[in-house]
Amino acid sequence: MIIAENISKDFRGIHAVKNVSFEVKEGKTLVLLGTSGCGKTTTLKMLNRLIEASSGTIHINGHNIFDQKPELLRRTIGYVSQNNGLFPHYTVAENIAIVPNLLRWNKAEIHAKTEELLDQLKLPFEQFADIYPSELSGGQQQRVALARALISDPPVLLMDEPFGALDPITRAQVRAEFTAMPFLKRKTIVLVTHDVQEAFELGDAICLMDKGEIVQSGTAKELVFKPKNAFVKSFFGQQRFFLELKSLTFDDVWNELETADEPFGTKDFTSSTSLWDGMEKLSNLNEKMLNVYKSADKSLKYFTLTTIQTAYKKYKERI
Ligand SMILES: Nc1ncnc2c1ncn2[C@@H]1O[C@H](COP(=O)(O)OP(=O)(O)OP(=O)(O)O)[C@@H](O)[C@H]1O
Repeated sequence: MIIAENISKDFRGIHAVKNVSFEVKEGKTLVLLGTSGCGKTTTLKMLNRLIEASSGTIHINGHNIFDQKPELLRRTIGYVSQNNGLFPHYTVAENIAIVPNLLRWNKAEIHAKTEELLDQLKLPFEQFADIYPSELSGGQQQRVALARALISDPPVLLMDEPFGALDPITRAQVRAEFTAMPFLKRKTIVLVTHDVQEAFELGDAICLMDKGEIVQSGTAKELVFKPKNAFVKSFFGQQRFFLELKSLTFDDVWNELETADEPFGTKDFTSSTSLWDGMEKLSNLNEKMLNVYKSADKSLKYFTLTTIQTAYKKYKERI
């Protein structure tokens, strides 16, 4: 668990971060979202003391980070930097082994863990272990940076625009691989991005920042349906309709959906799915109507484009 209280950073009189507070529960992902220069990276780097806070307190898993030596603290926190930070003169395997070597793991252990991670990230060990970062594509470099951050199995992972340098297709692909990695589900993650869709997909909670301050924090649904002020509203502006449908699940509109008499078509649709994904499924399958099962009690309803539209409208009237 991470608790940051009133952290600030001044750079020679410039208030880059002002009184920022947040909490990230174990196993959850917090996204720091905002436009360029709003203080996201500075906030992130204060958590592993790559930047020293000017004031405020930070506790990670019950320990005050200012009581620990920065270099020892950093060994317990995985970090993926904005431009992947791989050493160009180290091979892929050597880059990944940096922290295990500092921790004095034996060679066999490092080899086994590197092989396992590279395989999970779709970079077969035999093919990739002995080549240099310059021989990899951007997406492959980012996967290696992820493997390097994860090898010592740190409970906390900090990620600064981890998919930022990738084209949209590779970005979606690497992001999907990232969310599918089973042991990432146990990690407490703080992720920086300026990409709203990425924030909505990955964040259990989102802190929207502007000019060094958190303007609003909450779930994606809270931010998009209950914006605190005009800035938050306009930040989601043009994508609002998509983001609303993406953040609402069938659970949220369950009472507004019609009950089906008997199963129709595919049966694997659960109510924790977003309305947007439901609409996509309808159009991809070229169906007019699909079942949706409530995750809790397996009760059955159905939806069509029209019933989704009606449920969405009723939800907006209700809240
Ligand atoms: N080392 C530094 N010295 C002086 N000012 C700095 C330094 N690092 C950051 N700043 C300033 O602090 C502010 C916040 O920068 P920061 O990098 O945290 O923003 P960001 O939201 O991460 O931006 P980006 O998305 O472009 O990376 C900016 O005004 C920046 O110019």
